[in-house]
Amino acid sequence: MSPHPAPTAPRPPLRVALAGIGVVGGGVVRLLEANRDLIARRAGRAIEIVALSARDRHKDRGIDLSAYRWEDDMAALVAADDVDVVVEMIGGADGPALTLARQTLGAGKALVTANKAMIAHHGLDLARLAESTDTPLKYEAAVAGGIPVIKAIREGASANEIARVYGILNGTCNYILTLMEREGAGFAEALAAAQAEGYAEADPTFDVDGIDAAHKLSILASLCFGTKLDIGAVTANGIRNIIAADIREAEALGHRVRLIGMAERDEAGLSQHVQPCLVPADHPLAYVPGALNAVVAEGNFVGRLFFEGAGAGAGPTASAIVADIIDIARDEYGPAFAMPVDALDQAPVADAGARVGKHYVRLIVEDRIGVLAEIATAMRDADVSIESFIQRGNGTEGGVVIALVTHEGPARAIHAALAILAASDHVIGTPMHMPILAL
Ligand SMILES: NC(=O)c1ccc[n+]([C@@H]2O[C@H](COP(=O)([O-])OP(=O)(O)OC[C@H]3O[C@@H](n4cnc5c(N)ncnc54)[C@H](O)[C@@H]3O)[C@@H](O)[C@H]2O)c1
Ligand SMILES: N[C@@H](CCO)C(=O)O
Ligand code: NA
Repeated sequence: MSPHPAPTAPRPPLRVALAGIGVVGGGVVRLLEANRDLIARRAGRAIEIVALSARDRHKDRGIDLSAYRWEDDMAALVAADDVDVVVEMIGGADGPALTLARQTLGAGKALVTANKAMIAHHGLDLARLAESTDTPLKYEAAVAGGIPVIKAIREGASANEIARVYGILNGTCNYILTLMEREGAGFAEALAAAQAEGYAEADPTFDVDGIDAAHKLSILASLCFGTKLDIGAVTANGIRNIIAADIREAEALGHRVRLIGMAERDEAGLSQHVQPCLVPADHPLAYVPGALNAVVAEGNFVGRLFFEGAGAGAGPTASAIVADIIDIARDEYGPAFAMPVDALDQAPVADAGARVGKHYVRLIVEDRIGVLAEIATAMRDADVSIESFIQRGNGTEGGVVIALVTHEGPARAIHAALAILAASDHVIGTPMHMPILAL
């Protein structure tokens, strides 16, 4: 086929059905209506919404949907002869989203999804199904929202071996951390504000416990390293235990707290971790505020790539979904994970305890004689060397805050020291630790 098809031969419209009309689905309707003509010119054909389906037809969504056919039963979207593409914006790894995805690909229709939980858990099976029916499976909106990072890695960086990918992958957590840092907001208040903006998952524990970022990281890792998706191998720690004192002490140490997902592949195997980290204040990731996301990918020829943009919200997520639809309209698609599923490797999981770095440790302790000696002894017994140490008298929960930074050492030594301290009668609550990013 000519790479420059004659503009005088318009193709029939691409007919799209939308399943799930919430924050993201509403954004897709608005975008397709607002940019209809431009999109048609770019795609080389019109893109038409022909049917919608969601749980509640009569909910007020603030948009006029009366022009579109409504199906109460989602399966009808797949069965309809006038639907070419099904866009899944329901959410959830299993349940109706997965049923719809399987039905769609099984019927040889294109699937676009924003659902990182489903792709992280079932992406390989869905990709196999898409291969068997030679159908597009696209999920740009699932990772880092509006940032076209899937496209950039699948296509723009596809010549490179990538050994490390990391970044800020959850808009809700970044929004909460930024509000805590800039306005002194409390955790619960900041989470409520993120939910009101439409950033959070239906169950926000997925956001704050790092699970949503883990879903996204596992997808990026597969794409970057050519490995089979392995969500079970990702460790996830969220931001629930971060208190105002951590933000303050991080700042005093010249750092900011960010939830970082990082995946690396080397001779030791594949490591995939989501955890709050101290990021040096002059690192580009420290400048990423609010619901923005950022992804860093290091390619062996291109060097360091840095992508930043809105990671959540109706408009940015719709932008990613509609870009996928336009690719389908242009017949531009390939294997979902950049190579056929059978060509992906199975990498061994690297030993997380062996990861070497400096750590920030924060404890709240009773203000009494011998407590500092107890901390120093625990560190010595676990073979952790202390680089700097701060005690603040303005305590929380009836204690004083101790913040310290360790010299470089393996994560397993920090865990051992914290286990000793957690058992102490003089330590209040759970000790907190965060690696210090040094890249
Ligand atoms: N909100 C964001 O910023 C964002 C960004 C990227 C990806 N996503 C993903 O997009 C998807 C949708 O997110 P959202 O924020 O729009 O959620 P939402 O809760 O606002 O909307 C979900 C929609 O799905 C429908 N739905 C839910 N369960 C259903 C069921 N059992 N049967 C039929 N319909 C059902 C609801 O009626 C609603 O219309 C999720 O996979 C989410 O992870 C969201
Ligand atoms: N809840 C997700 C939506 C985007 O995937 C976030 O806050 O990043
Ligand atoms: Na994206």
